[in-house]
Amino acid sequence: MSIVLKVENLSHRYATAWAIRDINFEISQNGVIGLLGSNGAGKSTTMNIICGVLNQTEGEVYINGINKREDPRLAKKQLGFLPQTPPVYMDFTVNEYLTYAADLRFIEKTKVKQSVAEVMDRTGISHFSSRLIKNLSGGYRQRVGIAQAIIHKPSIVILDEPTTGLDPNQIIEARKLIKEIAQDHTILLSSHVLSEINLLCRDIIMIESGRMVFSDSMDSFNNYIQPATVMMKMENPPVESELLKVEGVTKVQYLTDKQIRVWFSGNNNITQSLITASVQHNWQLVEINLERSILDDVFKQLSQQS
Ligand SMILES: Nc1ncnc2c1ncn2[C@@H]1O[C@H](COP(=O)(O)OP(=O)(O)OP(=O)(O)O)[C@@H](O)[C@H]1O
Repeated sequence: MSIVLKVENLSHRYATAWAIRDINFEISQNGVIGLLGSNGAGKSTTMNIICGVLNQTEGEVYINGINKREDPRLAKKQLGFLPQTPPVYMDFTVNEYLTYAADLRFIEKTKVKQSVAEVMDRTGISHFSSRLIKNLSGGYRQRVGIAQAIIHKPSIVILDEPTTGLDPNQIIEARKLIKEIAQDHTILLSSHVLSEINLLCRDIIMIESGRMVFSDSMDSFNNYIQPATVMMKMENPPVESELLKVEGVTKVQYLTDKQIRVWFSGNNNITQSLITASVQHNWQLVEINLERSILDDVFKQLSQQS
């Protein structure tokens, strides 16, 4: 399987402080790969270097085997980039802007019209082709941003926090589009939201304080992260002291009068124990879910191990 993106010993220093240190990973097939990290972890720095917006202090980036430092123009031809803020011109129409993007990407003059039409179709914006970008909703502006990133059919597409700032419906639509595009492109997508990466990504690369702390499949990540809390909804919830009597329960938090989160340790069958106790004492349990550790805990756990 050919390697689309290879990042080797990548480090970057702004002025005096290192933003990332010794990042290594390879990506080799279509699908969405998540770059996860808390704010300031180094995601944008890594992506900006991969895309050629920033030159690294140390290390190498290869796109389809082409060293970005040695042949930046050829390397950049093979990738598309959507930075955190879509690089769109508000006073252009969608059609004008994408025609301009096609030109920047050196698409042959005779093929520009067709490329623009195809990419508008692909991203579901054909009906807005003559609309000014400033008159589009955030979700559609993001689609235009994605369209410019794929207009030249790159093998890898880099999306920096693509759903930030969108409303819940727009987020669902954007995720759907990203999944569609991932069928014939490799996508590297950054986020500080674990659930987003979980929903979209096949593999996950996690960085914290500029260091890579995890790189594997989403499945291994989920197996690795042990559940630490249980969320329950009960029609007739007990008082705290009753819940603390259930084997393994260490802490109780009442979120509403019916919704309760409990912390536990040392009981691998915690849900079964809670269900049994609920039946015995008529707590009328209607919902129960194991919750994975919150992201801050995961970062702490992984950073300490690396
Ligand atoms: N231009 C800059 N000059 C100096 N330091 C910078 C610059 N850009 C980023 N940094 C620092 O580098 C570190 C990594 O920042 P980066 O923006 O890559 O993180 P991030 O994971 O993308 O965070 P966010 O999700 O908040 O964008 C942070 O400590 C940040 O303050």
